[in-house]
Amino acid sequence: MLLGLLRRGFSRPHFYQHHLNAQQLFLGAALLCGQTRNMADEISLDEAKKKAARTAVDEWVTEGTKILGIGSGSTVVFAVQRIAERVWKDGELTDLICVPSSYQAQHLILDYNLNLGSLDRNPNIDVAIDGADEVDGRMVCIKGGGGCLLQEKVVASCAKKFIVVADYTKQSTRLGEQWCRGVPIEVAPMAYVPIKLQIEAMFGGEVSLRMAKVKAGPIITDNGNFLLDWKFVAKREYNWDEVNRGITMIPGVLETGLFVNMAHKCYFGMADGNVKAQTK
Ligand SMILES: O=C(CO)[C@H](O)[C@H](O)COP(=O)(O)O
Repeated sequence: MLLGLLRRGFSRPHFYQHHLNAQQLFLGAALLCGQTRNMADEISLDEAKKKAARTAVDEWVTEGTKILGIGSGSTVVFAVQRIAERVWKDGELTDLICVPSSYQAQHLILDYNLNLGSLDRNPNIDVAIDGADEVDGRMVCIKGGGGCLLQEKVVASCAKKFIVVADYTKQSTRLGEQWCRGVPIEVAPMAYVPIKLQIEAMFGGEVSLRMAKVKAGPIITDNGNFLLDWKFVAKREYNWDEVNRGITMIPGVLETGLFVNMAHKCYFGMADGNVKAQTK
């Protein structure tokens, strides 16, 4: 059953865009991590994402918010749904312009009939809302599990406030506690082998090229690049700011999924139905 769910969940061409079933994603992640959870946890995961996303939207998107950055992933879908509800049901936020951080985000904005902006026209973003794969105690985030980290980081960097929404499985004290698939890194295709070797030599661990599920060969990002996943040494003390800078300096690296000193506030939907907010 797990394999069937996984196959259905990940083989859709734009599975995020089609409001992916979070349960499928979670089961996939659990399977990859070699973890299992009981059905009660699995069922509450979607609800947890929804609560976090709606809370963040209601606290951060006001009539004073003119330009909003829209992140990628399954949790962000709930944020966009809440924004659309406020626009189309409550008649609020009618002038709000949404700047996407991926193909998925762009089509989410279009699907919900929101005003689509771009960094060309709207480079000064008031608030950006995005998901994360893991957030540590210092609010360093790993992002890019869905492969959209480059545009996500650019959009987040243009925002006055970067707000993260996630379910409780993303919260940890140190990176690697929850997210076992490593730090995603977007690279120029011709440079992926030397980049892999350099990262392993500089910081240890193991770097792999992310392969596509239904296409032969590697995943190609929205920007036409390859993705590496760096499984760092879980027990090693890393200075993530230095690591991020070090990796970014390697020629051919476009961006890393390490978001250091970027998140202003994180909202975690908890298993008990509450939303926990984290600031630095
Ligand atoms: O960085 C991302 C995509 O590249 C996502 O924000 C991250 O993977 C979290 O996704 P989800 O909300 O589905 O858990």
